[in-house]
Amino acid sequence: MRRRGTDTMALDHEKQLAATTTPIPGFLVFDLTVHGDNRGWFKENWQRAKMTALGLPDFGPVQNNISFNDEVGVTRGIHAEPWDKFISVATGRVFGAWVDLREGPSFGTVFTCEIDPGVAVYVPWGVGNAYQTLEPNTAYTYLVNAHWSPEAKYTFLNLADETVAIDWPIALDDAILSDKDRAHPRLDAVTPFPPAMPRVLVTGAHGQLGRALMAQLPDAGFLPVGVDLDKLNIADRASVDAYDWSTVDVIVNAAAWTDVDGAETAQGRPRAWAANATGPANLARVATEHGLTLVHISSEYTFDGTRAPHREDEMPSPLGVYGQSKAGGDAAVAATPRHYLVRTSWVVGEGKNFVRTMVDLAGRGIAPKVVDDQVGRLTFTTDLAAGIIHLLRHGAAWGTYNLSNEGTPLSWAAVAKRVFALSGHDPQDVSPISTAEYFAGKDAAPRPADSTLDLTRIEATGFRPPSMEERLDAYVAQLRRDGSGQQPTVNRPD
Ligand SMILES: NC(=O)C1=CN([C@@H]2O[C@H](COP(=O)(O)OP(=O)(O)OC[C@H]3O[C@@H](n4cnc5c(N)ncnc54)[C@H](OP(=O)(O)O)[C@@H]3O)[C@@H](O)[C@H]2O)C=CC1
Ligand SMILES: Cc1cn([C@H]2C[C@H](O)[C@@H](COP(=O)(O)OP(=O)(O)O[C@H]3O[C@@H](C)C(=O)[C@@H](O)[C@H]3O)O2)c(=O)[nH]c1=O
Repeated sequence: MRRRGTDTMALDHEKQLAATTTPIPGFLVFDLTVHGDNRGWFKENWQRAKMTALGLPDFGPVQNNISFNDEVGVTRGIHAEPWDKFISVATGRVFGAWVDLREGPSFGTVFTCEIDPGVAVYVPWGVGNAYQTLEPNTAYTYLVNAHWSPEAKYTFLNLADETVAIDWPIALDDAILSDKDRAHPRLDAVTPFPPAMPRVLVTGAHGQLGRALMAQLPDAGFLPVGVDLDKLNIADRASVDAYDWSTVDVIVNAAAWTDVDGAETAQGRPRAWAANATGPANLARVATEHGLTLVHISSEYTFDGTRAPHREDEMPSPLGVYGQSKAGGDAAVAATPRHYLVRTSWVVGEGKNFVRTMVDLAGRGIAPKVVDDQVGRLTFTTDLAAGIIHLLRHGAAWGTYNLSNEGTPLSWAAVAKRVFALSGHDPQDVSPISTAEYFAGKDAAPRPADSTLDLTRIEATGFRPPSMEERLDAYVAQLRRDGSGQQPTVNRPD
């Protein structure tokens, strides 16, 4: 049955919600159900659950725009923007025209159709958008998944381009156009939109892992933005909620309180919990709300070390405050739909770490006592960052992944001896000692005896971490070349 709408336009009130693909990859046309009665009509213009079930990306709209057009023949376009759009009309009718302006084989592909209140279209990022009104008083409405910004890069194509040759119902000479739209270039002068680069927010970007991620993400095809405590305190709910999450696709949380013994003190306890549990919970909440991917880094200190090698499904059994606070953060992150919880151990990178301390001690002629009853594997941040990037790029199944370097687990004393030898010093300068003796009389955290992580799951995704000995040798050689064995000063906020 066809009925007249309040806008005098005939609307099909019997259409079922349906989605149709088009020659432009990712561009969808939706038939909307419009319910009419003696008062007028009603439609669900965008309905996340029903439409994602039909193939609409869960594109996370953040803004609704309406452009109202008084007359027939208003023509706007052709504009390609760095965000996805979901378009329909509230009243009136338009002829819509779209040209794929993305780099790749579909560049220049055209699709046109009419949009009345019973039709909506999904226009992916980088596809040029244009329309011409076919009725007066047309309210053209669209959802977008990024806040408009003056810095956003647009790509334009001339409405009269002869190559795409859009068959406008009203000749452009008789249409109402802006001067700006008249001046856009022809197709051969258009620089195609480069492929979409996922935007990654790295928290804790000044830390060991944060630095490695910031260095490696651009070459891997990601657009990273790094923030640390001074810009985004992840434990501060108000700051986290105020962040513009429409500019982010992936959060990699490399922020943490990593002072294991400091976490046992009266001052450190709440700070460790704030950074390691409240912070990840805040990120988990926004990741869920905004449909983002959350990568979070956990530690083997969430285990008591009695059941090594630790598998991903081992239940938490943390011994100290640091491990307990990390386990709290893990629980929050594991509740987000799109997460990678990457559990690692004994991290070594640019910053304060055990290997750097040993290079420094060797250089200063100090003969340390080092525990020989804690064993595990080192994790170099270049490989940790590479493993995280691998999970993101290969769309690995969501969930928990262990990630350290490969090789025979060593004690800290064995690592120290190797560092001394590599530094041109006598490994015998390192005296083995038990953990109980080393920490006797100190306010130190209990630590797991065996830190070794089972790497089967990440290796099954095709990522094989290099051997820790190979990496250790290169790292020490680099520190010696740079003369940078000294501990950097670590400043903590009050
Ligand atoms: N280091 C290790 O041996 C291991 C680390 N991990 C985990 O790996 C991850 C990366 O560790 P790593 O790179 O060594 O850590 P780092 O301590 O080197 O870096 C952590 C960064 O996070 C910042 N930070 C602390 N609190 C907050 C906060 N509330 N909001 C925002 N930023 C904050 C720190 O700033 P500031 O320095 O000013 O406090 C620092 O810049 C962490 O999740 C850690 O728990 C797991 C196993 C072993
Ligand atoms: C400097 C030094 C350390 N040690 C011991 C103390 C400790 O048990 C071990 C390693 O020293 P660290 O200070 O690096 O230890 P620690 O801070 O416990 O390292 C841990 O950090 C957290 C963040 C993690 O998540 C863990 O994976 C692990 O890397 O070596 C010695 O025996 N002799 C020494 O001279």
